[in-house]
Amino acid sequence: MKGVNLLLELTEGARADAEARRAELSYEALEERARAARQPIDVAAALAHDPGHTHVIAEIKRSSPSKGALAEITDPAALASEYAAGGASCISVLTESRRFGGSLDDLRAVRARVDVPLLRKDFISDEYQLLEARDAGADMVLLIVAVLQPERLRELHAFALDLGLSALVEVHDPSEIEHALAADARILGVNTRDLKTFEMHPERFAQLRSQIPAGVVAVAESGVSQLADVERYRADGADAVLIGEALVRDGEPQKRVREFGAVR
Ligand SMILES: O=P(O)(O)OC[C@@H](O)[C@@H](O)c1c[nH]c2ccccc12
Repeated sequence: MKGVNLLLELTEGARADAEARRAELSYEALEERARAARQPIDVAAALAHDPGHTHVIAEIKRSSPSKGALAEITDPAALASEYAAGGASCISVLTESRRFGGSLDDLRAVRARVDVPLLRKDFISDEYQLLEARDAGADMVLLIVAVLQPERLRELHAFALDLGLSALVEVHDPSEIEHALAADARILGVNTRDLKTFEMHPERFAQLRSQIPAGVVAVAESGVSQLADVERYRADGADAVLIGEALVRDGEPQKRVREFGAVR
């Protein structure tokens, strides 16, 4: 159960960090500012199935619990510009600081540089974090079904949409897909990394794909390192792929995003 505990630890850590920020800026003050911020882009539309192209969600991630340090990334906005120039449909910015080395400042810096839809990638369990996401310029937030009770998932999903944000709802198994769909998820991400063992199970995407209804965006997450991986997920029915490590480690991320996105 190590991985489940890790997910809970990450979620509790992220919540404690948000509580500390809340002591500086009240919920009410943040809500007022967030609702006055730039209107988010509809990411479900931006990621809708395109027969000629696989949408690439390109991630900015410095480190991870499974791999440790990945890349220094002193200028996240510069990396984001490379991703955007390569045609990324969305950019995922890790804002979790304890194990992934990210921050909301990274998200703000990226927002100031690119017009591409942005995902706030974090361990979200509270409305305050959704307000922060919109305030920092995100268009989409990550909601991980494994760490949220069904009712909480529904509430947070509804509040995200109320704020104009889209939600990437992350699932690992059939029952989590049911919870996600019951919460009215429009964008489903199948994480093929097992969070208990950190092992990759790329076959899991194909196994779960048939449960994702037409019209709901299907995202294959994790473990994409080469063109063949994108081709495989595409053949299995992915509308989009979410790629972190391979892109932050690549010397030519723009070229790599373009190459991956050209898969039909
Ligand atoms: O670096 P990879 O193997 O390409 O994986 C990217 C992404 O899927 C991964 O970072 C991820 C998937 N779900 C998450 C939830 C939280 C933090 C990170 C993640």
